[in-house]
Amino acid sequence: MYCLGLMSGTSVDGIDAALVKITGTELDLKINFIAGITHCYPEKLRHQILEVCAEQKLSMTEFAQLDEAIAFSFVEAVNQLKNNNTPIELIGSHGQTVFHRPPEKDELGYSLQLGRGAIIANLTKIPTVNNFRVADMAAGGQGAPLVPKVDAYILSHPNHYRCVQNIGGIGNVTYLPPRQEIDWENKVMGWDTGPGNVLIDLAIQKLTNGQKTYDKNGEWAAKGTPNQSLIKQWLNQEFFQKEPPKSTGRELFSVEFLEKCWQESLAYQLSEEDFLATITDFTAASIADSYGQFIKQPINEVLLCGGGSHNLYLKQRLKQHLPQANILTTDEVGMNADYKEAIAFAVLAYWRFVKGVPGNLPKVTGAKQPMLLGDVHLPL
Ligand SMILES: Nc1ncnc2c1ncn2[C@@H]1O[C@H](COP(=O)(O)OP(=O)(O)OP(=O)(O)O)[C@@H](O)[C@H]1O
Ligand SMILES: CC(=O)N[C@H]1[C@@H]2OC[C@@H](O2)[C@@H](O)[C@@H]1O[C@H](C)C(=O)O
Repeated sequence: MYCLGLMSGTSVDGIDAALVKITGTELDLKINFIAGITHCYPEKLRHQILEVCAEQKLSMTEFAQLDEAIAFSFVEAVNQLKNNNTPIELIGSHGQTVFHRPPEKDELGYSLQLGRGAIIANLTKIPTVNNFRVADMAAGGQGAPLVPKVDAYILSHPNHYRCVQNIGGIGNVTYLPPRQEIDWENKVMGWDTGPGNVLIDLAIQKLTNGQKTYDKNGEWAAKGTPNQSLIKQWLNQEFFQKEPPKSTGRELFSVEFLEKCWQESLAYQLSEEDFLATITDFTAASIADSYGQFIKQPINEVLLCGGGSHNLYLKQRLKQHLPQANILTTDEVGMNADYKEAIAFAVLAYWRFVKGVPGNLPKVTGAKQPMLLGDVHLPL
């Protein structure tokens, strides 16, 4: 079946759209990548989304307009890929996260993704599944990460211990024991590791007065030296000690978080490149530190994906923190690293709409049970 996955993540850099052919179900799941594009949000809309993520208040009228504007942008992303000769039979649309509150003790979590599925289905004339996180959260789960079950069936190895590390705005990992291990599916783990590119991007914007949005290939940070005392201090944050299930977002790793890091760095009189190197190495250390805390096996391979996999300095620091592991990108094992998360939402939609298979892993999200994920919208 030809399915299109749509994802816009916590970097808010644009909508990733990936067209794939999917066959099989779980152990026999097969994905053929056909085409992918990134559709940038209009600058005004991107700015508005970032403000709302930073808790800017909206009237209900403004909220409705924002929800619709995001849906229309998602439709434009579909149209950009539609020119391809392949017929698109199903869309899985993650939407745009604007708020994420993980569950606390007896309180359910709440996560909000904008970009109405019904509009996407009607304007594209293609059945669309969206709103993937709510069912898991209603069952007591974090609603994230949801990609680990897809990773398990497309990236597990017969005899290697693997971590699949997505470095988007936020970072998240899927730990995959080898398939030959007894009961391997039940041993899959996953959680949000903390900042991905979010603090690096915020630091670049601060240092360039908004002229630049990211550190291309990590070139600027690579000129500096990370300050290990600051990194140790920042790793004391409660989120990093918390055992999985755990998820996070721009609510915690925010402009205020970056500003606190900046203020604390002043005592060390760091140069701009040293500050960037410190923020980048902190990101790498938070990933490696969480493996050390929660994974008992030595990891053979770390497979990177998401925009941060292009940050060569971040990759180099990760290698430094995980000397025993081979650090690769998912491209190197045949899975497109830029579009993997969008592809995963195509698979989640396919499991929901075609196969009637749950998409969450309760051990990962903390939900009481496996759930069918997503709302189905049929076109008029
Ligand atoms: N060449 C590059 N060098 C350094 N960083 C890069 C490069 N290309 C992309 N990035 C980083 O990747 C980010 C976008 O990553 P991605 O598209 O995976 O994020 P996302 O969709 O928001 O992810 P998620 O939903 O997983 O949070 C950019 O904001 C930028 O920081
Ligand atoms: C609430 C939300 O949008 N979470 C995203 C975000 O981006 C990375 C990390 O935080 C992950 O938990 C999740 O996305 C991935 C695709 C997931 O659900 O697996």
